[in-house]
Amino acid sequence: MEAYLAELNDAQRAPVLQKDGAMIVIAGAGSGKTRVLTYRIAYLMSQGVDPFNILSLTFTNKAAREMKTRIAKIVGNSEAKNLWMGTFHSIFAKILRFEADKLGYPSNFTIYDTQDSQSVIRAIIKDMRLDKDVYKYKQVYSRISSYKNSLITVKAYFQNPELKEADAMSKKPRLGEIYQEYVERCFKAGAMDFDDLLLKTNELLNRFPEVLHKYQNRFRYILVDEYQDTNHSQYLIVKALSDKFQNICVVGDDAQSIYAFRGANINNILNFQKDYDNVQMYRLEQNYRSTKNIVKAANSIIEKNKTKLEKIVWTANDEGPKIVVNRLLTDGEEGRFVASSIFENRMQNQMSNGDFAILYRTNAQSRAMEDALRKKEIPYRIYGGLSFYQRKEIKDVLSYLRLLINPKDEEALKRIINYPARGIGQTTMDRLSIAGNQYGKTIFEIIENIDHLDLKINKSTQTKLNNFVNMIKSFTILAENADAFTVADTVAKKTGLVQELKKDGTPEGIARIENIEELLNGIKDFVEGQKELADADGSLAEFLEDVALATDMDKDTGDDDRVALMTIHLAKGLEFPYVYIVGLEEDLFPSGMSMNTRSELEEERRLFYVALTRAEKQAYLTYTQSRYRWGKLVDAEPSRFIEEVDEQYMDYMIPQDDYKYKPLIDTDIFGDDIDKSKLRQSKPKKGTPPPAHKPSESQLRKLRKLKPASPEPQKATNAIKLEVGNEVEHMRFGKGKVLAIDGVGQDKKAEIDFENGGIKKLLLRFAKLKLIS
Ligand SMILES: Nc1ncnc2c1ncn2[C@@H]1O[C@H](COP(=O)(O)OP(=O)(O)OP(=O)(O)O)[C@@H](O)[C@H]1O
Ligand SMILES: [Mg+2]
Repeated sequence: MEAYLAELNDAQRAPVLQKDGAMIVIAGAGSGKTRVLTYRIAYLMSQGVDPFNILSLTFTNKAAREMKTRIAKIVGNSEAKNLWMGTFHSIFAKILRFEADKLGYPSNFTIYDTQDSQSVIRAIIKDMRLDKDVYKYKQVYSRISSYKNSLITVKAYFQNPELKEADAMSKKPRLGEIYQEYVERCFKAGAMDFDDLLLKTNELLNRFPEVLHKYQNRFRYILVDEYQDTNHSQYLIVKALSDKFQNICVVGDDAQSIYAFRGANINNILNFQKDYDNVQMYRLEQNYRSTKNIVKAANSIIEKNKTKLEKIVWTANDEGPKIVVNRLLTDGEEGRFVASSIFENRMQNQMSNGDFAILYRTNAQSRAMEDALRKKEIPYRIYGGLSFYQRKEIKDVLSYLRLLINPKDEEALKRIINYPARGIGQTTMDRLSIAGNQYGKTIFEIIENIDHLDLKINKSTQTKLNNFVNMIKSFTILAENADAFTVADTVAKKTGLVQELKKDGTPEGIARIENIEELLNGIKDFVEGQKELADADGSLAEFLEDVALATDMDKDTGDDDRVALMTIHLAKGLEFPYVYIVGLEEDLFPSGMSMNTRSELEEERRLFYVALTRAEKQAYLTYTQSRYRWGKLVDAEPSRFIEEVDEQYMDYMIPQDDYKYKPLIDTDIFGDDIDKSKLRQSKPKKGTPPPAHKPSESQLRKLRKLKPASPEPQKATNAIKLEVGNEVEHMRFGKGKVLAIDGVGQDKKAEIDFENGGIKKLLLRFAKLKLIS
């Protein structure tokens, strides 16, 4: 047996060694599904399969690169770089470029990102004079996106009166027209949006049998990771391509299907056996990633879902520490707790920053974590949110680059035609737009012919427009021979972009210049990398494609050591020794928008399962008692998911209620480290269950604030009988005067004017106040 095959267990080896046919591997988290795909590819190559004939679809491009590196090591040659490996979007963008002319697109089509698409839609809503409060551009965008992912083209839309009716019901009777106009504008601009990359691939494979045959023959072996999260459009592409040879291997875990909201269809995995002949089904049961505690805790959660395939997951790994649960007063405290705990674990267990991940349900939660990490000087990196390529100055440079590659790209043109300022105003732009519509030309083409058209644009403005077009054309000529770096460097200098920022002179301006430098360095690296490849030359077009399709994970070069912050959705497939899952509160996680139906709630539960199963050594769960949401401080209840984890795997570290007004974690408010002894103190003492036990029913009720008949005992400072006019002291807001009191029992609130915090309304049940007079 080849040595690398010994790095698999028997169950994993079986699908690796089955060279031909259709197969599905269904298995729980951490059981080696991704490893099976990697080794299977290496095995196919060792059996003489040409890497050009293998197509492997992954969740991120980074995952693809890692798999390639691993395969290259196993197979021991450089052939691995010829594998077709990447996300659906990046692979099919590449194919669409080869075949673009068949669909009437230029091969240098632009890929519109979400921002571009939304800006086109906003313009359409404005041009159609629709009410922008009814036609919210983001909603319209996601509606159009879901049509595209279900393969409902504009034509199909108008043929199906039910769709129009549904849109009319949601007060958007003209959605179809927006859809149509949007598609036309993108086409005219030579642009495809993200969903088009899948939709147009389907169109290509359906309409051109010879193209379909070509790619069926090329991709004799197809492999798909995270199959549970493919949407309909992706499903059809895979089905079409694999139809001839049926050498298809998909791996997935129905318990980790978390993208239904974006059209992922769990039935793709459930129906796989019906889709192909003689499907072999494999199951893996041994988890190699996590401790026994984590594996068992995760099993105890997913058990609660009704819709699922029964699976066994076990591990031979150590028992490991229990899952720590902690309740904090506010998100600020939550951040400080997490930062201190990371600090402590790092010291005590000789870990690096990169061994820690903080996972949350929504991007907005990152801020409190960031503040706390910064105070402790713990380096971190945020994934998702506004990515590097979406920053203004970077998008400005990229817009020039996009325009010189594809002069039809209107979003790019509009962005930079007058930046830096060239005296080309809005009125001129409006005239150009109108002329464009009138003549059926792009704005760029109108400007090229401006001398022959009577557009009531004065001579000096015409000269400015001509200069602009000539500058772009000179870049285009340069790009014909020069590599991406040379072009980008020239653009940054010749357009005056950098000078403009230098003139600005503010710290923000300087940071922006640094970002542009960073971009140029990135392009240089890219060019060097591309030059090593057989079928690439480091051209600007290649770079732009790479940027357009970079997923958030892809920018992680992994060359420095940082704590990772990301939403759970992004964490899929990854693993970290220590994982902190924060904000485990009702309405936040599970999300308030996902509690209406069982299927939505089950998706949230799967998300929790994904989060917990990222942890190798230890997991922490935290929640707060009150949290700012939509600008208001609201009461938070512990998430039902905390309660759902089997108590024997949990270590409850809930601070005692009588911790007076100096809560445990606030010892850290001045940046001191918490020492272990203080943490110990915080664990429930006599009279309450030992930490390893779940709190009793009555405590649990209190935890969740279900409101049972018996009133809950008021504790500690909460028992203070406050009256209007009292002077009080608060840990953070300092001294204050009680202005008003309202509500009764649990809901009793006091309005207090604080020296350091201004007027605040505090829920007395939680407020840590000291009565002064
Ligand atoms: N046979 C094995 N021997 C040793 N380590 C293994 C083995 N199989 C898998 N692993 C390791 O276990 C971890 C989990 O494997 P992998 O990421 O492939 O699991 P997965 O099923 O894809 O997980 P997920 O569902 O989270 O995507 C990885 O670190 C992998 O290297
Ligand atoms: Mg995996």
